[in-house]
This record gives sequence, C-alpha cells and structure tokens, in this order.
Amino acid sequence: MHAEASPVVELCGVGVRVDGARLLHGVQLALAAGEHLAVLGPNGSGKTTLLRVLSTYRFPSDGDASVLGVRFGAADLRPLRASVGFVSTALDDLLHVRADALPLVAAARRGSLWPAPGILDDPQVRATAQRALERVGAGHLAGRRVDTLSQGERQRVRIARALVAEPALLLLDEPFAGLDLGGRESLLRDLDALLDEPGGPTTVLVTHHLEELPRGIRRALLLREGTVVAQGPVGEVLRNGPVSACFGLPVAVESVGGRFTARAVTAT
Ligand SMILES: Nc1ncnc2c1ncn2[C@@H]1O[C@H](COP(=O)(O)OP(=O)(O)OP(=O)(O)O)[C@@H](O)[C@H]1O
Repeated sequence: MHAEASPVVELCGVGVRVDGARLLHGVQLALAAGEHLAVLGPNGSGKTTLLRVLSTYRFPSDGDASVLGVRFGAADLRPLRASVGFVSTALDDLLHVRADALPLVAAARRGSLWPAPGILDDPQVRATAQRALERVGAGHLAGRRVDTLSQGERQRVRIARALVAEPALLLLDEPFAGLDLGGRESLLRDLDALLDEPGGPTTVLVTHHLEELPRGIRRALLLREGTVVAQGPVGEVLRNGPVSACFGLPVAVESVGGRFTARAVTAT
C-alpha cells in the first residue's frame, strides 16, 4: 500500500522510445492527491503516450516513474491497475454492446466488460453502479441500452465504469471528442462537479483544446514533440507565449470566468 503522503504521480526524467522514435523525453511531473492536471499539445505530441505511462500499461524507456506510491520496476504493477481509471474512446469497447448502462457499470466493478447474469441482484453492487452513473449526471440512463446512447451519454457511461472501481487516479483521454457544443458544456459541468468532490480521484485530462478545461483543473502541462514546453498553474501556463510555443503558431489566449479560449493570430 502507498503511504498517505506519497504523491499520486511522480515522474522523473521519463522518456519513451519505440523503434528508434522518441515519443516522450525528460518528463518531470509530480501530482499530489486532489491535484488535477490538463495535458495539452498538438497531434502526435505524446499526450496519449504520457497517459499510458500513468496508466502503468507503458513502461518508460528512461527515467523513474511512480504511480500511487508504487515505483515502476520495483514492484508488480498489475494490482495497481484497479486503482487507476483510464477512459479513452480509442479503447472503445462500448460502441456495440447490447446491454443496459447499469449492469455494464456494475460489471466494471469486477473488471469485466460483459455483465454476468444476476450481477444486479446484489443490492450493494447495484447501488454502487447507480451512484457512479449519478456522479457524472447519468443516473437517468441506468436502464438504457448503451448501443442506443448518444456520444455524450456513452462518454458518461465510460467515465462511470472507471469511477465504479473508486480509482485514486482518473485518466481522461479527450473526453469531449465527438461532442457538439451543448454536449461539451453539459459534460464539462458534470466533470466540474466530479473534480470538486472531496476525496475524489486525482484527474489527468488530455485535450487539444483550451476550451475543454473544467474549472476544477488548476494545473496544465504543455507537450510538443514529446517534450514538456511548460507546466504549472493554468493562469501561468495558458498564456500566449507558452501556448504559441506548444502549438507552433502565434496564438492569443483569453481567460473569462475560469474558462480559456485560444485563437490563432494572423498577420494583417
Ligand atoms: N507504437 C508506436 N511506434 C512508433 N511511434 C508511435 C507509436 N505509438 C505512438 N507513436 C508516435 O508517437 C507520437 C506520439 O503519439 P501520441 O499518441 O502519444 O500523441 P498524441 O499527442 O496523443 O496525439 P493525438 O493528439 O493525435 O492523439 C506520434 O507521432 C505517434 O505517431
């Protein structure tokens, strides 16, 4: 078990190389319990690779990594995985599943995709799964078949499946991909509430878009070509200079009421 004071995430000089390609290089990161981080960067900058390291499924080629107090290479990482929720449409197992949301969420509590017959007979399992749906504003979807849900609704079911195991670390890879403006804003509100929960999971959210940061995320890390361009409090990192350097074009960043917007600046 990890000590209470251990950082949730600690990366020291972490690099990932695959077949001679350098996907990440020299990443330093420390996250304490309750600190939420946004990882931003252009396509191919290494965001998903970083999440895979944090999920413990990608072992770094260089440097030291610890998640929830367990150091990579020093202990079996598999038991740790139950405490890390990883939500990604790339791992999409929910697109064609002909089952209702509630048993699917309950199944995730046992680490499986397909709900075993009678899984909801246990009132505690049922209540836990219902609560996980409610935490992401999806309690009303409990009896809906997942393959009939909209993108935004299905995304909530994915997040509920991650939450039902009570993870200490929640990794969200582009949670707003495919959502329209209303869907994005609605999911943002639900994530805001989740991030504000006392004792809720430390969350790392990957996105390309500054507009997609819940207010509860107070730290940001900018990646470009596998290297950290800047990291720190959102108010310091999400500024014209660092964001322009990260995306490789002049960008004007604005912040209104804790939300950010970015637009490319064209020469007139
Ligand atoms: N197994 C692999 N072998 C070689 N290169 C890889 C492998 N996996 C990823 N890459 C490359 O590593 C780079 C970083 O990929 P990654 O998916 O982490 O980027 P990303 O920032 O999440 O991109 P996107 O925003 O497009 O999803 C990309 O150039 C990608 O092509």
